[in-house]
Amino acid sequence: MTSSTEIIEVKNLSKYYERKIALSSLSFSIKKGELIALIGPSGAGKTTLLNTFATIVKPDEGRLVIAGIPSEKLTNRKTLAKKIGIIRQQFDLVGQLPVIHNVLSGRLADWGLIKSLVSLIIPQEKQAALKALERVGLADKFMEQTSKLSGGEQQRVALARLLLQSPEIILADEPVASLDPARAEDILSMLTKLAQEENQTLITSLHSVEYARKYFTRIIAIKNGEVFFDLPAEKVSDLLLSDLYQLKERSDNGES
Ligand SMILES: Nc1ncnc2c1ncn2[C@@H]1O[C@H](COP(=O)(O)OP(=O)(O)OP(=O)(O)O)[C@@H](O)[C@H]1O
Repeated sequence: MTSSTEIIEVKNLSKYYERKIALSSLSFSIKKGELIALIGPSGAGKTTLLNTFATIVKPDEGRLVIAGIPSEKLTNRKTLAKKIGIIRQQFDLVGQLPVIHNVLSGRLADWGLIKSLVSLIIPQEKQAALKALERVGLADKFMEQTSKLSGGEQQRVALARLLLQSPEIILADEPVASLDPARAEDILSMLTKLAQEENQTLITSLHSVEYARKYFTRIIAIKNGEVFFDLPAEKVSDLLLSDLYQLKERSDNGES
């Protein structure tokens, strides 16, 4: 029986692209409030896995249950927005609009068309948006044109939008790849802190093992579409990581 604290259940999940196996019979479960980093070499299947959680990619085999609902039944936009929020490397913001409108777009799935259109003239739920901006340290920039903000600030706007959406699960595909190390750490520490404060489940793909260890509680390593290891962050050894990325030194007799 599924425990009530399980928010995602993956059972024998597979995805094929023509003859290529992107995900190969994955099975694991994720509890509410876990902070999970997905790591692994390029092409391992991390994005495909996140996209199946986002219901953008349909698995070919197996079972995926999200917040008690089989993923194939998560078709209602409003329900999906309550369950899953997505944060991307490219931020997905409308650059020409003031910051506040981008933050309020976190509520669009919940609002009807009329309220959404009215909000473009008279921002609806402005107080909630300002509060979210305050939490990400951008309260003073709420009327600024979004495209004029720095990359790190734009990612914070995306975090404020996520606060307004308030999903149970946050999926982030390489959310800091385009930021310099200081901004990347800033965003990751904010993202993990907000997720913890809101008791949200966070699943992030990362190329940086260092960030995965520093900010996340559990690391799931994917290789060739399979789970290579699934461990608490503090149990991930350098040896496992060099196996994962095949960083082994050549041995004395020349064999790799
Ligand atoms: N739409 C697609 N059509 C065909 N093959 C695909 C498609 N999407 C992904 N693949 C293949 O599936 C495998 C897994 O890709 P995926 O993007 O999930 O890996 P990844 O771990 O996210 O890689 P990266 O770290 O480089 O982003 C790769 O071999 C990729 O080429």
